[in-house]
Amino acid sequence: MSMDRLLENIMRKQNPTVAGLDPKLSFIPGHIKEKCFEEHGKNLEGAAAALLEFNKGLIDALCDVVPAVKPQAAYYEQYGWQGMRALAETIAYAKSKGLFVIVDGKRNDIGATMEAYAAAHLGTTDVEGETFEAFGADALTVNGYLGSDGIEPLLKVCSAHDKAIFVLAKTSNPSSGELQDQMLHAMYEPVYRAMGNMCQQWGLKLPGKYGYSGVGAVVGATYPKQLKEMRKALPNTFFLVPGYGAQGGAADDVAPGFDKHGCGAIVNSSRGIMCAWQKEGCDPKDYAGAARREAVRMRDEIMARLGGISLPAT
Ligand SMILES: O=C(O)c1cc(=O)[nH]c(=O)n1[C@@H]1O[C@H](COP(=O)(O)O)[C@@H](O)[C@H]1O
Repeated sequence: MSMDRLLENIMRKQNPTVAGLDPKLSFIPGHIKEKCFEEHGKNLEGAAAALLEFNKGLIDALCDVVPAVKPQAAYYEQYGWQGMRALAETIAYAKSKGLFVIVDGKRNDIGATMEAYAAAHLGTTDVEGETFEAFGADALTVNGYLGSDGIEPLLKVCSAHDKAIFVLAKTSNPSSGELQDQMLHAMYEPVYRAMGNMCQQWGLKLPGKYGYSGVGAVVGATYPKQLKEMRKALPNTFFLVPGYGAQGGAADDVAPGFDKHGCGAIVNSSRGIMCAWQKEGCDPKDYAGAARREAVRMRDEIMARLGGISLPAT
C-alpha cells in the first residue's frame, strides 16, 4: 500500500520530512534563468524550463536525504501548459530517484468530476480502450469538505493503483479557524475533528500494514495543540504537517504529531529549503547545496526530538 511505501522511505532515511517543490522565478538563481531564457525565450516556455532545471538540481541534492517531495500544482499552473509539463517531468524525475511524490493539488468536486481528478493524478486515463498514466503521483492532497462522494472515487483509484491521499483537516493558515475550529454542536467537536474522524473512516477501505491507512490528514505545524489532539484521536491516520519554517512552525510544534515510535507524520518545508541559498547568501550556483544543508538541519532538529523512527509492528 502506498502509505506503507512512504513510511518505509521515512524509516530507511530516518527522516520524517518532505521537501516542497513550489518554484517561482524569484526563487531561481539568475544563471539558470538566463540559460533557459536564452534557449527558449523569455516566455512561459523559458520559465517552465527554468522551473524544471531548478527542481532537478534540488532533487539531485536532496534525494538521499529526504524520503519525499511535494510539488504544489499552483506554482506550475501559473506558467500554463508549459508549467504543467514541468510538473509532469518533475514528478517523473523525482520518482526515478526513488522519492515518494505527493502532488499538492487540494482537489475536490462532486464524485463524477473527482473521478477525473483521481485518474489525472493517481490513476490512469482511458483513451479509447488504451490507458495512460497522466501525472502519476504517489499521493494527492485533497479537500474533503464536499463529503464522501468526492472522496469515494479517490479511494477506488488508490486501491487499484496503490496510491494515497491527504485530506485537509486543520490547515496551517492564519484564518483556518474561521470555519475549521467552529463547534459542530450535534457532535460536540470542532469541524476539523469531524474531518479527522471522516479520514479515519475512509481509511478503513485502505488499511496499511503499519497501522496507518492510505487516507492521511493535513494538520498544520502552526497548530501544535490541535496536532497533539488529532494524534491521540486518530491512531490510523498519518499526518502531512505543513507550516514548518517559513510559516513559523518549529520542531517543538511538530513533535506532538508523532506517535511513540517516532512515526505518524511527515513535516513539509518548501520555501525554507528552496530559498535556503538566498537566506545563506551563498553563491547562487550552490543553491542545491544550500537546500541540502537546510534539509539536513531540519531533519536533525526534528530527529533530535524523536530520538529515532521505527515502524509499528504489523
Ligand atoms: O496541503 C498542503 O500541503 C498545505 C496545507 C496547509 O494547511 N498549509 C500549507 O502551507 N500547505 C502547503 O504546504 C506548503 C508550505 O510551504 P512553505 O510555507 O513555503 O513551507 C505550500 O505548498 C502550501 O500550499
